[in-house]
Amino acid sequence: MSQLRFTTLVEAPLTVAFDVARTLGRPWGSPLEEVVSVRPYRDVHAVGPGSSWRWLTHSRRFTATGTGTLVDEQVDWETGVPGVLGRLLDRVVLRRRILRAMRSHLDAYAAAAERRALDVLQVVGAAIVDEGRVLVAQRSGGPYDGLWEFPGGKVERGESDLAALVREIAEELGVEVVPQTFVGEVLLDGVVGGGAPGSSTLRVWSARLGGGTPVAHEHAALRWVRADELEALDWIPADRPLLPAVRTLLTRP
Ligand SMILES: Nc1nc2c([nH]c(=O)n2[C@H]2C[C@H](O)[C@@H](COP(=O)(O)OP(=O)(O)OP(=O)(O)O)O2)c(=O)[nH]1
Repeated sequence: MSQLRFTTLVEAPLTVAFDVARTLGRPWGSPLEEVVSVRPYRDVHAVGPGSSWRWLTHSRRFTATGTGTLVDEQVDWETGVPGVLGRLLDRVVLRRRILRAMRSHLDAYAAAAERRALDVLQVVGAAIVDEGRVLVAQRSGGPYDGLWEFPGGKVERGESDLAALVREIAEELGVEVVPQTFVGEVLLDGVVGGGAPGSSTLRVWSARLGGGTPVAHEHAALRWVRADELEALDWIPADRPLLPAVRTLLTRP
């Protein structure tokens, strides 16, 4: 069995990285069949019967980072030609062909995903931490009225995520925050800002207060909560997958 691995950092949210990868397909002569698809985290395709490959599997894993989506790909194959001839064919022809095809495919893919990301509305949130507690905010009005969230909001066109975070917190809480580490990214399954359903994500950073006391200018209430109080809050459902990472922020020494 032979194998090649590829890693690409795409400046796009998880949903865009995944969807554009699906639209572009894969650079193989033979069509592949889907084996697994877990949007927007991973997919696996393999050649079906009747292909010139005896066996080929192409797996992709999409991971959120503070600078975009990391796409890890693995191609495993077998030529079906035994012995020295098979190994030669593999090394001299197939490996090079796969490398060439994947390199130009990945360049085109990264560029297409970055272009598409400009059209998808993003939301950023701050997990503001102080003395082992995180600041949570209760929404006032709209479909999530009364539910708890990380303060933040929509990124404006041309604005960086972190600039949006600092601006939104100043508007909503009247304080300056200093972003620290990337906490995670989750899928927003509804329509956000009139965009396509399921295309936007929420990206959360931890932050510390740069000074002042937060005041709820747009929320119904604010609360500082400890790690053991997080689960019991009535969160916007999309935020729940972030809670283990926030708990880690609050409990690490
Ligand atoms: N800020 C924030 N928004 C969240 C969270 N979870 C979640 O699903 N959302 C959704 C709710 C909204 O559909 C969208 C954010 O919209 P927003 O109304 O807070 O954004 P904004 O301040 O820029 O809004 P606007 O009033 O200026 O239009 O993301 C969260 O933890 N924090």
